[in-house]
Amino acid sequence: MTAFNDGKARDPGGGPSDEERMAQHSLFQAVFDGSPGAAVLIRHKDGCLVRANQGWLALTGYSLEEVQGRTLVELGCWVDPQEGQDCWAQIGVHGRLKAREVRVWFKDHGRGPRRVRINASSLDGLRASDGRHVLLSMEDITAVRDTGGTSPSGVVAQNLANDRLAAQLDLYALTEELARVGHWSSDGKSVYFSPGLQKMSGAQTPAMLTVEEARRRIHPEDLQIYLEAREAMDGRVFEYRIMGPEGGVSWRRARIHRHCNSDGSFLDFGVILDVTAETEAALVLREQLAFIEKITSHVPLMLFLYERRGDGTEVFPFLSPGVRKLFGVEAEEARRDASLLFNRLHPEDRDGVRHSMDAAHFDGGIWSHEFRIIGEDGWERWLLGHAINRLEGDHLVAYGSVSDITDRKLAEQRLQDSEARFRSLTDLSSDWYWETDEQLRFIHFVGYQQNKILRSEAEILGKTRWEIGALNMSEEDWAVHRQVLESRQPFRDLELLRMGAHRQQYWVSISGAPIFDARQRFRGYRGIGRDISDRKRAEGETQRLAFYDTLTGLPNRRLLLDRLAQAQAACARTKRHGALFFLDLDNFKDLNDTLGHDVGDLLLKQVAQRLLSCLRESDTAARLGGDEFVVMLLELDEDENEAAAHAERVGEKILKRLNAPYELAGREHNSSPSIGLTVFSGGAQGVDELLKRADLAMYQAKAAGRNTLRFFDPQMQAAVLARAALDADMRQAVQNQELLLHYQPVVDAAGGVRGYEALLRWNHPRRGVLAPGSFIGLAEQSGLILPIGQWVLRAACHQLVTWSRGLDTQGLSLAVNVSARQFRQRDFVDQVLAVIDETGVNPQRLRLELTESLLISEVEDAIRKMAELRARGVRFSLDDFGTGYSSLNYLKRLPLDALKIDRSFVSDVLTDPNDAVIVRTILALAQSMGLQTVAEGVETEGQRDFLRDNGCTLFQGYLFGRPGLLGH
Ligand SMILES: Nc1nc2c(ncn2[C@@H]2O[C@H](COP(=O)(O)O[C@H]3[C@@H](O)[C@H](n4cnc5c(=O)[nH]c(N)nc54)O[C@@H]3COP(=O)(O)O)[C@@H](O)[C@H]2O)c(=O)[nH]1
Repeated sequence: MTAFNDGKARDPGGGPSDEERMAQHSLFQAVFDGSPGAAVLIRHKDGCLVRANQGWLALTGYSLEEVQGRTLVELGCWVDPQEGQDCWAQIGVHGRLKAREVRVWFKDHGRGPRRVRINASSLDGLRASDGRHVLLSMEDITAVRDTGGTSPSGVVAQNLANDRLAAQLDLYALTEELARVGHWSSDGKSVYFSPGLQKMSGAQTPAMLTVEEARRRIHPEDLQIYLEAREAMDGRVFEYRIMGPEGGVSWRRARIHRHCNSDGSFLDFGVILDVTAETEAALVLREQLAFIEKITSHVPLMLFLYERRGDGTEVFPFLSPGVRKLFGVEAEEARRDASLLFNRLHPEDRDGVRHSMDAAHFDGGIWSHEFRIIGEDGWERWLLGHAINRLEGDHLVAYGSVSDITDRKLAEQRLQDSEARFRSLTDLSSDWYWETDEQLRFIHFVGYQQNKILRSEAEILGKTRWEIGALNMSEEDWAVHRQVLESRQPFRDLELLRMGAHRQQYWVSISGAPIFDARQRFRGYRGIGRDISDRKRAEGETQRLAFYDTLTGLPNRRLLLDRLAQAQAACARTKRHGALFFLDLDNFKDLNDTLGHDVGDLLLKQVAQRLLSCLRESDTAARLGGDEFVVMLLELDEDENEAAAHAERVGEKILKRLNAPYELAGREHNSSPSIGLTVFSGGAQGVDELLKRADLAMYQAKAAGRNTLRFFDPQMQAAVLARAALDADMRQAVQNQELLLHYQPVVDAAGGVRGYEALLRWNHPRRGVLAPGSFIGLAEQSGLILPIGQWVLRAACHQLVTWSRGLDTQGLSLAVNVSARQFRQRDFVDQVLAVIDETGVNPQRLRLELTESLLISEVEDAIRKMAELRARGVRFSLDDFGTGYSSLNYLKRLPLDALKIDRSFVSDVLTDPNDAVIVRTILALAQSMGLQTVAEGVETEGQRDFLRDNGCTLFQGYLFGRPGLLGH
């Protein structure tokens, strides 16, 4: 019999410490005590037993205390040398032995040897101590051998084969490492740290610590939690912090169990999980949530995590506090009951939200939807939801946010309303809206189609205004417009003439203003356009009426003056000359009087056309009115003589062309003009002055016999100026009592004074007494003859009244000259009668002298007026008889009293037989008509005698007395 001994002495210095043994024992028991029938021990390589499980103790009859630290030999445990030959050697050398059956004698030798099947394996992987361990398992097969049967615990023995056990222990260690779990076990005094826990606690952590050492590692703030769990021993899971050797903190999640041994002892062990990463992540998450809560507390924003499970259950595992603001629901409540949020959805939007959530899977998992909710207060609010959806199995998980966009939606709505209003306005009006980008290319045209602008939108979009072009804009004009745009200035009423699709022209007016964004960056232009074709047409018509003669279409006086002013300015610039023609048609009045105004108008139109045919583009032909035309030539030579010669050639051409026969209403008509011409340069003379000069020259042409051309004559101008001055002075004459009457006696054949002729004089303040020949014509033209005639009539009547009071003079008559303009006044008769009544004169003493030419134009009217006055006793003489038509037809119808034989006949009556015949004829005529005759200008006795001998009754002339003041 061989002692069951490896034959080696125990090495007291290198043997396991108590703590080691305790730890190994704890592990051993934790792992193997649960295997009934298995007898297992661990032996140190030095032969000392370090651990034995309950099965082994039961098999051998030892107590744990007896076996620990002792070798099997010391325990008196023998193995039959026959059977156990080299058995131990194998165990000692290799730590491996496969199912050897040996007889063993244990403590209770009385029971005889036990037959056991023994297995051994190395326990290097256990690393529970610094030495090499051997695990021995023994199966009691005594009964089996004795009876020849099979061991009921054979299977267990197989399972607990040393190799497998070692593998399990290795696996366990590895699992701990990988899972970052570990465990400790403690008997209340010392604590064994498993390899996993050691690794978790730091590389230098020993396997065995005292309880105090182990507890010092627990964070002071968490010690209480730990102790409570340790005390309660109720299997609770709890967490606490461990302070690392280098000051860090790590988190542990633990569960503690107590194992009670059969001998009443116990073993506590805890399974430890390192949850540092998880806990720190949770802390970070908590901080982040706090941050989210903080930043969203003032913003209508909610973050959420949503899950829809396979059974349709919906939950919000996470909701940020913003849910309160948006939905009026507390986050906690909504987390418990998702329907609280879904119920808030606007009924019209519910399906849409659901649909968009489902559809999000097909959109890369992105959900984005605008929807309405009905808030707590009953008001609609607009929300915008964004989420990333993910399917996890049959779970739909969505992470996202919901924000309040009510303000934006309202603003959009207002904008839409505004745009709709704007669109309806542009639809109703002819205006359109346009917009360009930063490069000034059109990007919008609204209301454009309604307008009759016939370009298509496609033709315009993407182009600049100048690329589209306008008929009235030159390159320079566009450059000016572009300058305005480039300086970002607004512009108004840019008027463009464009060509439509059907080649009809139209006018548009464009106004615009630059667009700047919130950061004041230029974004383009926007504005309106308007079709102003109608306005332009109306303006053109107005302009035509204002500046053109409606009959001939030529420029009128206003436009002529304007062009003349421009021409003068141009001449001043270019140093060149211009010329101005004043044309008046000869005898035009006769045409009007004989053939009527319509025919006169025909002539004027044809004259206008002929004038234009004589001129260049730059020249102007204008009609001032009546038969007066003006022609303006421009760009003549710088040399005045050359310019005058050129103008004369044009004048001759006009003269010739206007002299050609006209066809007027089927009749041939001949007409000629009188043309005045003046040459000008610069602005030395005003436009009125230039016109006057041409006008004067035209009068010169008239005076020269008409149908001719005359240049302006400065002498004539002086006369005109004098005339103008005289006219101005004459206007003061009546008021300043500068008028007076001279009286020339009218005598009978015996030389007795029968009366006088009142002859007007003007005692001019500077020029002395003026005869009527120097001012009556002007007074006729200006109309001043009317007040002057009134004054003469009144003065003459007063004189007659004076005479009526003298015996010598009461039989005198007084002749007063009446001008044509005076007589043609509608109320002439009333005026005369009023003076008669006013002065109380005897009308029979008053003799009004009328000229033939005065009577001839409106005979009937003259007869009526004369008859009315004649009825009151007023007498009439026909002045200058013989110089006019002297038609007997009207002569016999006029209520005349006397004929005055013109001085021109009288003066030559003795020398010119024709005049003598005329005088005799007049005298015979007067006699036959019962009229008196007054011979004017009798200067010699011979003349008087001839006249008297031929029947003349009254005489007037220097022979009897010059006109003068009475009493002289
Ligand atoms: N409407 C009015 N016309 C008037 C008025 N007063 C005059 N007149 C017209 O002016 C004409 C010129 O008048 P006047 O210069 O006064 O000349 C008159 C005589 O001085 C002149 N005369 C008279 N006798 C002689 C003479 O022997 N020789 C000569 N060379 N001249 C003489 O004749 C003029 C009178 O002419 P008449 O009137 O035809 O009798 C004058 O012709 C008037 O028409 C007025 O108040 N209103």
